[in-house]
Amino acid sequence: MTSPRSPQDTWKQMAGVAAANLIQEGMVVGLGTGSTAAYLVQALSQRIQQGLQIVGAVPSSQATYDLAASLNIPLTDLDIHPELDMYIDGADEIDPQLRLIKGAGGALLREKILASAARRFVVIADPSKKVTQLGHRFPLPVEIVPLAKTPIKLKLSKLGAQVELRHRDNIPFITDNHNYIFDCTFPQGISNPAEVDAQIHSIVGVVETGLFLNLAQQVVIGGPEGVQIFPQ
Ligand SMILES: O=C[C@H](O)[C@H](O)[C@H](O)COP(=O)(O)O
Repeated sequence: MTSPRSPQDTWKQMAGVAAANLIQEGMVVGLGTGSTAAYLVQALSQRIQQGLQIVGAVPSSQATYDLAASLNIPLTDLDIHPELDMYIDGADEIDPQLRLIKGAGGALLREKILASAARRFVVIADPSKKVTQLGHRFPLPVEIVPLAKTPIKLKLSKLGAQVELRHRDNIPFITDNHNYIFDCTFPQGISNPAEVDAQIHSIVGVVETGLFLNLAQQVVIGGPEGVQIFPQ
């Protein structure tokens, strides 16, 4: 297992390990994307080596697929298992109502598909992800069809967002689904996530937003005082 490098990494690992311990025999599990989810994948692999038998795991990105395959986790997909027993993933922001911003790693679309296919969605994080209101710390990622980028940018700006096309290595970032991502900063934060989500979804060419509303059931936070699970 990767050695933690900072307290934050240790807390992410604690959350990942605690969530892996929620996985039971015979489950179909969705695996999230990102640094916290990577600890979950490693901990699940260890449990499987120790004898846990799951039916299979569905990865939410190519990166998670590659990691899980390299650790010999049995993999499946939504065509074979359209319903997941549990989906476990990190988040960029978590508000008190368990509403989330996700997508800093660019995997928001597949993540939301898996979260919505799951009977139970468990969020794993370190304490820095807890916020009182969404949108103050992280911009909201919005995945879009590339050819529509200019009209979509205009419409997002009219909703009050400062809109940046995500780049990696000086070229536009391309998602696993061959789309672009706009990172949208709302200077006052997002006080009405459902309304903002509906407005953005009404723009033709928008594929998905990083607002995860009414999806998460439980949060596992690793921190200096141990692991806290809410609600129990
Ligand atoms: O697209 C990326 C995902 O939404 C991640 O789950 C999220 O960005 C959290 O990642 P990390 O655990 O690395 O902070």
